[in-house]
Amino acid sequence: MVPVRTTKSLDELRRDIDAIDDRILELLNRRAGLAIDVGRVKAGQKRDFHSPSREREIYERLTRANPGPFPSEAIRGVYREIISASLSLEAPMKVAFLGPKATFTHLATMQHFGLSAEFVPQKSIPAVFEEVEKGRALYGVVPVENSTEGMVSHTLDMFMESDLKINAEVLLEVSHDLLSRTGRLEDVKKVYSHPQAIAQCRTWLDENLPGVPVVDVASTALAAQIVGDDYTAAAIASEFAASLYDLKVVRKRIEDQVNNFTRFLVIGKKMAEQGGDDKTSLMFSVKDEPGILYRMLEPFAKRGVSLSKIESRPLKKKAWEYIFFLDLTGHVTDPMVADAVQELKGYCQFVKILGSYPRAK
Ligand SMILES: O=C(O)C(=O)C[C@]1(C(=O)O)C=C[C@@H](O)C=C1
Repeated sequence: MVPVRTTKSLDELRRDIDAIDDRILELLNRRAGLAIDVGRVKAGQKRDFHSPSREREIYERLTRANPGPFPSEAIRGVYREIISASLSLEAPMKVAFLGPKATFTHLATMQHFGLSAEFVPQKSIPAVFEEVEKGRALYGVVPVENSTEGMVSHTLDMFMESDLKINAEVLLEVSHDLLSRTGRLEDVKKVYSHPQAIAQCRTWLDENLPGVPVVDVASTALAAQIVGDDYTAAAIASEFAASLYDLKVVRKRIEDQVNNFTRFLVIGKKMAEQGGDDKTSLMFSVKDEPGILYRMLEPFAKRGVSLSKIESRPLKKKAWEYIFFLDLTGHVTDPMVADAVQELKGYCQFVKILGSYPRAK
């Protein structure tokens, strides 16, 4: 128990909180009014309404200035919603994501943009790219990598054809629940989920539901939808899916491995501005010759640019030729990174910068 340091009663303390909330509300509305004015100025100057670099500046300034005891980690979440709501007053922002509603991509999208953006579910990763390319959505969000299952090759392949840029990455801890209409384990005669989620819960399923058929479907959210109409089935999906599709949680956190993270990419038409703690993703292809990969990496090594990932994908047009995807620390406008990329271009058939964006914390 925290020692009591006040002589006020509970009622008095709550009255004090009410008075502060009234002031916060008044200030929120004054802030919203200013955001509307900012929106008018921007419209007059034909500038983008959404300004991620300004948002970052606000988060960082407030976190630095926070004297406590309000937790600094909470500032980002609170301000993300304030800014998301303010932006919706300037201009509605559409974000396409790999749906249906309640997928982990949907959760990552809400985590990144706040709840006041307009979220548009898409049936496939190519459909998310198309929404952004055609300008029907300002941004798109797609999964790219899971810490236990590896890369989402579909997303990497899209960058071969698309010129969209990676604007941000979002890291989300993926935790699976078993959901059903009744909430009772003994009623479960069939389980539905996405193959990756099923793989991540294999041991739990074998131990707790031996012999029960497990059916692959296109997403964890679709599994939750299906189970909404079937009292004898259960879905492996997020807790958020339970609230959205009116299901009960049979068991929480049934994944075999804790620390299961998925990385998502936010894609848009423009390159993100430099932010101070950025990373860059690029892809390149090379002729198949001895020592070529070593030479590819040398421009970065000799300038001290650290590489955090290298992936290869087959070039579909030609057998046994590969495209490499590289993640490195720094923004493409940093002189060291720019020089290394320039040198790389000298050895490659092609090099494409997929984006420079803030490193997820
Ligand atoms: O400063 C701006 O450019 C604004 O539009 C205001 C504001 C905010 O609420 O602070 C809202 C949205 C932008 O993405 C960044 C900041």
